[in-house]
Amino acid sequence: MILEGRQTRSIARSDDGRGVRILDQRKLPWEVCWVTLRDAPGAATAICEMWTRGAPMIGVTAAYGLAMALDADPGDAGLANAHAMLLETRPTAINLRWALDSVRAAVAPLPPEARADAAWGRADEICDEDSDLCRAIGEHGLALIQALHARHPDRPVNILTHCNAGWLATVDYGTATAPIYLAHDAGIPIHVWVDETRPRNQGALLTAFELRNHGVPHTVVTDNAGGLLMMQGKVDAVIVGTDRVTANGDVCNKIGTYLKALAAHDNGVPFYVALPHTTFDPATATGAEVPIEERDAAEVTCVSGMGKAGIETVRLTESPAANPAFDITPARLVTAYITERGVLDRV
Ligand SMILES: CSC[C@H]1O[C@H](OP(=O)(O)O)[C@H](O)[C@@H]1O
Repeated sequence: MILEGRQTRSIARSDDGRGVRILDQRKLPWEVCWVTLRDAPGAATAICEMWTRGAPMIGVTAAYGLAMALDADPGDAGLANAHAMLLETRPTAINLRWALDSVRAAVAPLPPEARADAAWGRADEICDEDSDLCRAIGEHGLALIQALHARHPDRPVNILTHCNAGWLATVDYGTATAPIYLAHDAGIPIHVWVDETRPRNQGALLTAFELRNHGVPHTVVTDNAGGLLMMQGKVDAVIVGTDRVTANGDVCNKIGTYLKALAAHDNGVPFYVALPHTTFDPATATGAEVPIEERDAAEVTCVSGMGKAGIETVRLTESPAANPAFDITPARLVTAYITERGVLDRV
């Protein structure tokens, strides 16, 4: 997407071809900081500490991490240890397992000396495929936004989104944002309500950053405002991303998504979930079985922002805090799934 006026993807091989460049998303929007990952432990740290994040992006980064691991040790033990290390970085987004298993399947049958180059090749394919998948999600979602505009041609289409399921969470386009970008670029007047998305504020910090750079009108709101906006008729549709959709269509996504789905259902607002096939997990029957990542309580008790002395962190409370990072939206609350194969009323 557009970053500082230039077409940009969120990850790319380094100039020497054996590392990867990613944006350190912890510093956005205040600083556009590219970092180069040189080895598998570095990739694991970047995923764990959310330098890079978002289900598809986690998978792509891990795929390259496995390739870097095989540069160092292409033996069976090296492959197994790197796969395990990268897999345990974050438990919820299924794209991580999918990507690691895909690279392992491509290289395990090969002699060790052939594995690293094959892993880099498969990681490149996964990277390019992600961009193509998200573009296709955008094209199918565009039709939904065109239909919403046809119903209200006199005003912008109002979309509410939660967290960041944008191009920063993928290689390009995003999932939930792909239809928004394509609609904006097609000249459809669109406005986005951006949930700030406590506690890490991916919406206020990252989605708002993306939309500003692309020139998409938007308004940041507190996580608690969405229900009122829907009750007031100010939301035409909710579009969110997801970290895992289970066999029965339950949706695991950033904490707070379920509450938006309840409000949408209560107000007759369509609730769409955008996902590529790499986020679908048919091996898990229902959302109740999805591991919910519990992150550091300090993400709740503290907040970071740009102060007089640069990026600063301040404490909000001295009390204990809990920090489940995801929740489950039952399939019954999902209007449709926007996928690369089309808009589906069931996955
Ligand atoms: C396009 S998937 C984005 C998905 O990932 C986010 O989680 P996190 O920022 O913790 O990686 C969030 O759940 C988004 O919906």
